[in-house]
Amino acid sequence: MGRVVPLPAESEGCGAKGRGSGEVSVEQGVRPVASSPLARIAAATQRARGGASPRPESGVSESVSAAAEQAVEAAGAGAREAVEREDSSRPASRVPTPADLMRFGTRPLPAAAAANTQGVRLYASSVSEDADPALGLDEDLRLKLLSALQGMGTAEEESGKEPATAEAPKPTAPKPAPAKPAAPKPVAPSVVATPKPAAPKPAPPKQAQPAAGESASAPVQEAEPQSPEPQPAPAAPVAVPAAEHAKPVRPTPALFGKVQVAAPAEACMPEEPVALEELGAPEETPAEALAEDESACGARIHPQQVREMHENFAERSRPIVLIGPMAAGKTYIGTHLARFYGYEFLDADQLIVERYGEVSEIFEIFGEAYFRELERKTIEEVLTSPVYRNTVFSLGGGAPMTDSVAELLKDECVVYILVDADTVTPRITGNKTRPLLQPNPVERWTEIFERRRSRYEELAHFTLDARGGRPITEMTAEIQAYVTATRASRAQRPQA
Ligand SMILES: Nc1ncnc2c1ncn2[C@@H]1O[C@H](COP(=O)(O)OP(=O)(O)O)[C@@H](O)[C@H]1O
Ligand SMILES: O=C(O)C1=C[C@@H](OP(=O)(O)O)[C@@H](O)[C@H](O)C1
Ligand SMILES: [Mg+2]
Repeated sequence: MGRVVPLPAESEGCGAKGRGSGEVSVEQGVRPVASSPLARIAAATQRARGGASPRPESGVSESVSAAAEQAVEAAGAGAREAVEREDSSRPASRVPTPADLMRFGTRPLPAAAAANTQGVRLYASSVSEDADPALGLDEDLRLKLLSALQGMGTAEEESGKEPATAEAPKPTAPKPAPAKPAAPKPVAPSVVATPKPAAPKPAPPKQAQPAAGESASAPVQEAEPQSPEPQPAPAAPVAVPAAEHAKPVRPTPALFGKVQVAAPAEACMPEEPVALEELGAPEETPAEALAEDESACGARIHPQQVREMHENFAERSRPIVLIGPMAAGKTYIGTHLARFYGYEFLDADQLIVERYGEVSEIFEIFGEAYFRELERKTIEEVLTSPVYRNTVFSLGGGAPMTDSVAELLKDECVVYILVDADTVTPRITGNKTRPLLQPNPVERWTEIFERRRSRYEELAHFTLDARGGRPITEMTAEIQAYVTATRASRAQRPQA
């Protein structure tokens, strides 16, 4: 038996306050798991939306839907608190940053890409043997990056002005700073640029960057304590022409964690780290600023371009959603697809179990309508979160029957796992984990599948024929080929 599903009365430690009236409430059983993906999604989504979640009204609604809504909100709030309290090492903001996209680690690409010009080195996800477009850089994006990178500034410089969020790009290419010296500070300022240009260190490239939100409150770079002496701001934003003596530096935001730049040690770098706020607000438009930078120091990538590429990249990397009847293998295939091709994996039922308890118990105690509401909310959170992009997301077999879920799926990369009764019979016979299949699993399965089939077909962007229990490697390769082709064709479409 799993843990018990929500029961009445005051909740404990779930972050929901001021509710509970003796009626059936779902709060008590809501146990946010600080490190759970859903907890992180809830926290990140909320932050990305830039505000506190709307709190449910006091009192307990009698409607299933409202109760479920409260439960989900409560868990989200609790999770946010738990995340903040228990895992301070996790970046505060989870708006996808280059650092987010680096979380699979990096490794050099094979020869062709590594042997690039002007000190530019490309890195690919460690989980793929090839520079797979679906995983990161496709050819088009790589070419764009390379052309933009010719003669760009150092990664340290870039890191100092990494856009904090996709929707709120920071002012860039600031004008010459006022002569006002920086106030002495005992520690590095919150957004700090670079180490000294002299005496280049042989330090290896860093593999992880703080997430965007972190940079607003925590020192980006702690290795080099700053001089308490006031330091003059640099005369102008800098760009570094390519030079012969390159040293590896941190990945830049431009590269989404997939590319590293071997930049020259010397050039127009500021003497000392300078807080961005000390540089003054830019008065030109980004385009003017870019032109100015280019004429001053040679071509460089502009944060506006960075953001646009980032957005395009994120758009092409939307989750791969698996749908299909019970026991089709959505969870099984999804797990392997993610493992083989380097995606993250999420399963809607697993998220529900982690958060609320066993599916069969939810059905038994609260009924199917209640489960569907939890399911809908869970799926919506994942699909609307900016965090999850290169993710495989398997749904429960009944999820697409909820109209609002079906509506959401229209915008996603939906893969339908097609099976027949013969294929699933050995998987469901004697298995009690799916309440809807009791007491005659095969009969029930057939009946339910017939009802749902047309919905699956309508939503499918790609249908994987999984009848007869094909080898897992073959099935996952087929899905991956579809995803790769789709993303490649999207990449070739002219940008709006
Ligand atoms: N292609 C397959 N080959 C072997 N076993 C499979 C295959 N697909 C699914 N299974 C097994 O069948 C059971 C149900 O699969 P699951 O992935 O949970 O289905 P779903 O998520 O679609 O309900 C699991 O025990 C799983 O390991
Ligand atoms: O088809 C359904 O209605 C259901 C499918 C199950 O998931 P799987 O499809 O992963 O078995 C689970 O969500 C629940 O038992 C209801
Ligand atoms: Mg499943």
